[in-house]
Amino acid sequence: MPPLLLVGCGKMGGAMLEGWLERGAEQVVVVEPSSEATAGFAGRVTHCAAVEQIPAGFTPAAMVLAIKPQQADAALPTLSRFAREGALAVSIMAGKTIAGMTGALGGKAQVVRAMPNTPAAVRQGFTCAFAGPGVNPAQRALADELLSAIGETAWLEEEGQLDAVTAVSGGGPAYVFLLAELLEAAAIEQGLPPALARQMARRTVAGSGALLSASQEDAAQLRRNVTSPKGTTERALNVLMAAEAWPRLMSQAIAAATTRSRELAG
Ligand SMILES: NC(=O)C1=CN([C@@H]2O[C@H](COP(=O)(O)OP(=O)(O)OC[C@H]3O[C@@H](n4cnc5c(N)ncnc54)[C@H](OP(=O)(O)O)[C@@H]3O)[C@@H](O)[C@H]2O)C=CC1
Ligand SMILES: O=C(O)[C@@H]1CCC=N1
Repeated sequence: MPPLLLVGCGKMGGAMLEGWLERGAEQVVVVEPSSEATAGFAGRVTHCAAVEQIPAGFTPAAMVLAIKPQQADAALPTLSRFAREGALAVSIMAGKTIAGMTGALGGKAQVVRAMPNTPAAVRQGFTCAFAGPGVNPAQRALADELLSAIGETAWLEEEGQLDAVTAVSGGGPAYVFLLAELLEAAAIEQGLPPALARQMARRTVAGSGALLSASQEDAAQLRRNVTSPKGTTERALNVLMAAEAWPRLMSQAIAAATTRSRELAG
């Protein structure tokens, strides 16, 4: 891998960095104010607490922007010297548009905007990406290499699709973890011991994910495979699948997150 600049080494930046190092990246400069966040990478990357500390003459082939959207306005102008001709910027920030980022970086950047998710931490992420104006095939291939180091990547035809992607797969792991939390609480409510409740909720969600991943069948068919006619699951699904229950709530939740992604653009 060519020299890389990572800006922001929190939950997502750190997961991506681990993936690149695993794939053999040798020259990575990480800008991150918290030395705690980069402690696990000591000796493997060059850590700078601020942009001003980046070694003079360092010319990364790509910089990856993994700071929060609210931190972008202050940070991006300080990075303009790395947005030279031929250098790629990959942003994973929710909402932030390519036009806005290109302007903030001084107008010379070629930007790929991407939305990964936290299963990246175990290289099981799913990322959607969109290549902005002027991104050439070699830059797109580099972006694909960086993103695919943490899981599967799909390329989009329209930047606007990223708002819904952010709501569905970007935030999706949170909804699945909420399901595990609620299953655990409901198990305890039914009188099961807390340790067993926790184990069964985690294993049920993880095992179902593994089955979904390994199977060619639709999720709906996998659901039907659990649901014996006039059995126990049918009773539960009558509650969850009522029109005003999960179908409506999921639709409202995804719409709310999509709207929030659009708001973050500004
Ligand atoms: N978490 C997720 O599930 C996903 C997040 N994203 C996107 O990834 C981005 C990062 O999210 P996440 O990893 O969760 O956030 P984190 O807060 O964990 O990571 C961001 C890191 O950047 C640091 N930082 C702040 N300002 C600067 C700066 N000027 N230069 C360098 N580093 C800086 C922060 O330090 P400090 O805490 O001190 O401010 C923090 O350690 C966001 O834009 C988010 O939209 C995308 C997909 C999924
Ligand atoms: O909640 C957020 O804004 C980020 C984007 C997707 C997941 N986390």
